[in-house]
Amino acid sequence: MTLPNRPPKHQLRVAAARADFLETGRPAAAAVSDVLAASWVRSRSAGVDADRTSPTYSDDIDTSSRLARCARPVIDQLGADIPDVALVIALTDHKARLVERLDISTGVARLVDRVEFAPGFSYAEDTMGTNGVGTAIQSGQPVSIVGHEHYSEQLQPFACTAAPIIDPITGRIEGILDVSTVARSWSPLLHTLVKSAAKDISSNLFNDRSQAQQVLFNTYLHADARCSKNAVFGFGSAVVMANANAQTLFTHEEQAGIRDHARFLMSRRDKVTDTITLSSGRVVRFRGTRIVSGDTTAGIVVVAELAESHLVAAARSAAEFGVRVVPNVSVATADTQSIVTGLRHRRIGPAAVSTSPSWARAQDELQHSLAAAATTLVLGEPGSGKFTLTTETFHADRLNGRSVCLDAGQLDNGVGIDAETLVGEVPDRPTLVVARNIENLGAEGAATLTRIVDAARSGAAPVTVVATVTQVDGELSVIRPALLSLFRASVQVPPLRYRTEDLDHLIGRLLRELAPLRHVHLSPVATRTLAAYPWPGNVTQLRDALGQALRQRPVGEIQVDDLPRYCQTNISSHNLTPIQVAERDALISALREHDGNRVAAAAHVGISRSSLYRKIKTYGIVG
Ligand SMILES: Nc1ncnc2c1ncn2[C@@H]1O[C@H](COP(=O)(O)OP(=O)(O)OP(=O)(O)O)[C@@H](O)[C@H]1O
Repeated sequence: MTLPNRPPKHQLRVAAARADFLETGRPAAAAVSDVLAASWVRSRSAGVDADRTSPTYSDDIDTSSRLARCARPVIDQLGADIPDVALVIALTDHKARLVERLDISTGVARLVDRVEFAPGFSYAEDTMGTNGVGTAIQSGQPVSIVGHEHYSEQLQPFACTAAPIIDPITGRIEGILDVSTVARSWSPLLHTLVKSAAKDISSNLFNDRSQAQQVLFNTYLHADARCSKNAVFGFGSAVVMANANAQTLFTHEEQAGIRDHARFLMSRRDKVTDTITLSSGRVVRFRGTRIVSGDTTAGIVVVAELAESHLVAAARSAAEFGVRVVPNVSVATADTQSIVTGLRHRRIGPAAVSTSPSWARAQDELQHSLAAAATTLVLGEPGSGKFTLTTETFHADRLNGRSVCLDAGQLDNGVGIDAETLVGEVPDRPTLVVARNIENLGAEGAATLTRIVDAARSGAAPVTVVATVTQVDGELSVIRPALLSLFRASVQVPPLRYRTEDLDHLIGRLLRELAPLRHVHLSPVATRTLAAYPWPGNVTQLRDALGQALRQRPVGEIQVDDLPRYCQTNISSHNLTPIQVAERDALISALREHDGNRVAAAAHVGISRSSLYRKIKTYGIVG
């Protein structure tokens, strides 16, 4: 890739403006941008010596932070995509301290080494003067500081393009992505590239958090379903869940004591079981599952049992407590890659992969609804991507937006959900409240959701409420009529079987998610088999099927035999009894073993050829 220079005349004007500023302390308004002028003024007021700057060093940089974890795949991908460009890529934390540096060019690396642009060193504006990293943090926006625009003399040979990495949930700047090169090699393309890559990392931060939240919800629901007589609590960074038993077995103060102890257990690495005496004198035994995301604990689900209770013994069967690890976030660099390969236009969000017109239509409709702040129902089959479509469409246009996800269980319990606080918490940031699968709402939950919608409508803050509803066999689940009147618009998410053009992308993305950094792909026959299956459980089911296949074959080419047996049929297992499923799977195994030879397969399972033909038809066995 050849990078066009910034015009020499412009550089001359900037050099002259900088010299004037250093002498007079007044930026020449016409020669430099407002952002640059403000940065020069800040550098001067901070007492930075333009002739001599030297970065401070710290030895406590966290290289395994959530930011580093979410940034690494994007940086690696950038490195792989632009191996021939003279630059170095750097990640800093929110204090402008370099966390890591990837050298694409050894020549540029040697040059930046001389100015100690290296892990551990801080490029904060108040010590280094105007520079990509420090100025992006101070101004809160992507910047390119080229040649003479740097305040410091030592940095004049360089061009640094840097963009803040914003956590989409908190809106905080978590760090900076910087690409540095020599001034004469700078191109506006780098500005677009770094901005997009920083957005990819933001999107990974969002995915990382929402995956952790999803694992927390699932673990909580699972524990609640299995421990029907016990109190079950789920605690995450921003959510508190408790089942009905928790409310009846424990007083408010006791619940608060349990919460404090659960938070304590969360901070420990070793213990997930414990016994404590509450302030009321009652003794409670805890068994928990810690939700671990990278190196951090993202939440905990605890079953709390009264030690004197006869329920303790009954609940012992719930043995699978311990740790659940949230999968790594995916590499969300599709947009960035397309910039690298020529700024090709893409209409889809950074993480949801789809090229199908029906998905694009759903996205367009939802974009309109969200723009009009209309309370919207998002309808679709289980696992079709209702939640993904909603959150990604929202965040794609609102980088400082935050989204809050509530499922039916939380809305029913109402724990920690105060409608006014929820919608009024961050008045100046666009907020999306997603109520998932509201067909499962009880009367309490419906009342809570109504309060949230009312609060969103009457409050000054920009809050939009979207609810997802599941369709099964083409039928919409039954929703309380009063709830329907809350909504102004609806959007239909297409089932996976109607957007088979997405299958290849989805398989690729899910494999990268499930087996990050592993060399694994599907054989052409396995791909065709997946394409023929109707996927009643949609993307969630596809993900499970690939997960099962990876357990059979963790690396290399996944064969059709590695896929779950049902993939070779076109009739959903939901319509079959367990015995029929077992029979169908045995027939598929026999057919696979004999390379599709029906005579041999019939002999293998001990039935006549005509019975085999009949059963193949009954079970919709294909291939
Ligand atoms: N277009 C897409 N691209 C990539 N992954 C997707 C896409 N759509 C869905 N997924 C993945 O599929 C899974 C299910 O998606 P999601 O939770 O959004 O579906 P849902 O319809 O809201 O599910 P449910 O019916 O369980 O509420 C998630 O793991 C999600 O990341």
